[in-house]
Amino acid sequence: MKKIAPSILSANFARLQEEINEVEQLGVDYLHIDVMDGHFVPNITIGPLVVEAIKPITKLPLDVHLMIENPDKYIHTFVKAGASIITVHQEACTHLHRTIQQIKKHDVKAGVSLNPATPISTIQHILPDVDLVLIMTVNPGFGGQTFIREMVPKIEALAQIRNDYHYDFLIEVDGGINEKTAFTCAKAGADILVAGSAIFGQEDRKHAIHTIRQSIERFQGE
Ligand SMILES: O=C(CO)[C@H](O)[C@H](O)COP(=O)(O)O
Ligand SMILES: [Co+2]
Repeated sequence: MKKIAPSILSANFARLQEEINEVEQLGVDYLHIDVMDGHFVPNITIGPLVVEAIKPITKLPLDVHLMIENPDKYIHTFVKAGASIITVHQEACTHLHRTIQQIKKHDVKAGVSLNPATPISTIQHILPDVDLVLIMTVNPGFGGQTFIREMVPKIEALAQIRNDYHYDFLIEVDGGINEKTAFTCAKAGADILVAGSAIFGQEDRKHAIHTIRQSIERFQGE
């Protein structure tokens, strides 16, 4: 089953509760939360206090995407704040295996993310340990960027490895996802489609979610 994860990065932060309630009622699957520290990426966004505030107002699993240096230092804080999935960047972790184990010690799913320039081979040896691999389809840091087409064979290659080795991690894609690129990524093997500007950036969220859902549903069940 392919899943949709709206990124609140493009939501109206002054009315975050209404924004979240709206997409939840429209039947999305996760809430994607982009945490940026101004060091690993140039932008500064959301911290654990916001995650903690969101937790009681939604039943959606909170998919926390940590674009921060030293993520180990903050795992416990984001677990306490209510994260359901914690994804760290390979590029931000000197001891990635240890970081993944640290996340898994808590009752949350562990994800690892790759920047567009980072090859899959860098996470080859931790693939049996992760619940999710997030392929960045833009350079992380900002919403509303253009999908990098060269990431499609990367998604295909990862899906092939998962198949060959019978791994069970989910493949998530993030950046520049709209109804067209969602279709391409779903076809390439992605399970979770993150969309910020294509959902929260649109006035008609019902239509936005419906068109993305329609474009990926032909791959449902595969
Ligand atoms: O991680 C991210 C950026 O680093 C965001 O999740 C992503 O960019 C979503 O925004 P959009 O769908 O507008 O590209
Ligand atoms: Co993200």
